[in-house]
Amino acid sequence: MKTISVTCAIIKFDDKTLAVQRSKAMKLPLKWEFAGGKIEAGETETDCIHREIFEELNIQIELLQRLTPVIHEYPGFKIKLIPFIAKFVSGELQLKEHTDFILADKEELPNLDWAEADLPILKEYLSL
Ligand SMILES: Nc1nc2c([nH]c(=O)n2[C@@H]2O[C@H](COP(=O)(O)OP(=O)(O)OP(=O)(O)O)[C@@H](O)[C@H]2O)c(=O)[nH]1
Repeated sequence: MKTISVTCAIIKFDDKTLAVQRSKAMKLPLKWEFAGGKIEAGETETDCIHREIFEELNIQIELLQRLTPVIHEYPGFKIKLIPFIAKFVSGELQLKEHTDFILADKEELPNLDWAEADLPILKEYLSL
């Protein structure tokens, strides 16, 4: 099965962390995730995450740290999910694709119903 490369950003707003909820119409409906998306042909990981965050959330971020990529197989597709920790820089947060968002304390994050591929990423983030 082909592996799709996807970047995502754990975006910090001061001491809060942004998580977003997929809409009913998306794959993995209503699951929580870190915003991001597929790397396009010719694009670097970092170009991709900046582009996706602007497209999905209308904000600019600064990347702080790359975490460990996760390879995960869902029924019918396989992804390599490449996470970055980032901080909010500018813009007004708008949800262009997702149905909801939360600015959560780190300890609250495990209570959300996460996309499965995000669980190891969440674990690494919480251990930092
Ligand atoms: N952006 C993002 N995608 C994730 C995360 N975790 C995770 O499993 N994914 C999966 O990785 C894929 C990313 O694709 P995407 O968000 O760009 O595209 P999509 O599937 O919604 O759109 P599509 O209908 O064009 O395929 C999705 O299948 C999504 O389910 C995450 O934290 N962030």
